[in-house]
Amino acid sequence: MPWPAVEPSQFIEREIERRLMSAYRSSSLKTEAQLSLELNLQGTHQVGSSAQARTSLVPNTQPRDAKPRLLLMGLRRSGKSSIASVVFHKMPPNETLFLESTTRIQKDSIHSFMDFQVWDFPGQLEYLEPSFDLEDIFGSLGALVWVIDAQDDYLDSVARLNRTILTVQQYYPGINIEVFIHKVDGLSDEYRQDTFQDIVQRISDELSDAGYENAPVHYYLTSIYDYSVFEAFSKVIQKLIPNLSTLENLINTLANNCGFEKTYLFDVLSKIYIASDTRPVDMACYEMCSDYIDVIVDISELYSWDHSLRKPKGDQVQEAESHVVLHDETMIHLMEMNKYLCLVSVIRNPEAKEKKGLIDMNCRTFQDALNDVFSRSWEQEQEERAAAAAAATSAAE
Ligand SMILES: Nc1nc2c(ncn2[C@@H]2O[C@H](COP(=O)(O)OP(=O)(O)OP(=O)(O)O)[C@@H](O)[C@H]2O)c(=O)[nH]1
Repeated sequence: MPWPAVEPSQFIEREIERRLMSAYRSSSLKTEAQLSLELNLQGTHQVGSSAQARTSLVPNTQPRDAKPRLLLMGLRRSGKSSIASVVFHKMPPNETLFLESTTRIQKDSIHSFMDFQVWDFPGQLEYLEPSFDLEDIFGSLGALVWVIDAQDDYLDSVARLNRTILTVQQYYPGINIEVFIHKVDGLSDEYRQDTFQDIVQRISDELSDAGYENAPVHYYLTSIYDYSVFEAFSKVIQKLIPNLSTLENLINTLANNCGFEKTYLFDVLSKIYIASDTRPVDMACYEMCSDYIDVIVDISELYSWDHSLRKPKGDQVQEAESHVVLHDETMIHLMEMNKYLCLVSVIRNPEAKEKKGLIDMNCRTFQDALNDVFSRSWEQEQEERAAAAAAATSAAE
């Protein structure tokens, strides 16, 4: 079924407005589940650099303290801090105009479905000099994200990246090198493609001259003013998830059996998708799913305040669940999987609304499988902390 002829964002806006109005009218909207999503969002603001902000859901195969590290590198003013702030701290893109130049390495611990660190390097730092310990910087398995300002002269940046790759490859051949050709919002489509080709060509020529034919370098066109930087970060993070193929298989099975057009497993905090079915990613669809998370979180916030007249109508499900049917009968279906992740699917089948119960049931089955894949360590930790706090309180009494 074709998409509506309007821009997806405008369309979503109108739809959001309509849904919000009807949400206001409905008194049954406040569920425990929605509150739980709302708490997730509040956690975002706290998460920042606070290492204690959250406990974490750690994939089974990784020891608790093995935190993959993402290194954000590039020349000065290329946009590294802006990317980190927009993706991980929900900073509105316009506010990055006021960011000051980074003077020392900014280390940020992100606690979500998987713990990882983001290190933002000052552009002027000469980390390849002997005074720096390469092991300290590149020693932890992760990715090097090199940010190139595509609106500026990029030859220096490319040359420095090549030097970095050649050094890093000698000692850490396993490290993923991700090149963000950034600030492409200011470039025409044609110029954007030319810049992309030119940068890729320059880097691969130099690497093959140095004997590295298949260095693991990946390229992305990014901007903080659209979803491209989230999409790129999704791809970067996915490479660090040990269970990715299992997750993809599970999502494929669910999507095929339920006739979903596209399904994403989102990290609610950052709105990075950590896995999806293996059909090609459609940006409009991704944007719509991502926006829908905002709608649900916003609605949850509206109804999260205690109100004496509000009473739960019967048993509440643990996790948030919501769907919306758009005017072209496309359904967006969202189900919270655990405190960090939610599953958002696009269903273009007019019969979907009659089979909502079946869809929910299949998503719950997927949820069980997902929680088998990931350990429930964050819940255990929470329980342990609550027990310790209770013990401390009773000892004090
Ligand atoms: N047009 C456009 N501007 C961007 C984008 N990303 C960042 N900027 C702007 O680029 C400028 C520099 O951004 P920063 O994030 O401070 O750059 P940085 O790489 O951290 O700089 P140093 O800390 O000096 O190394 C800011 O004015 C941002 O608003 C983008 O995607 N598009």
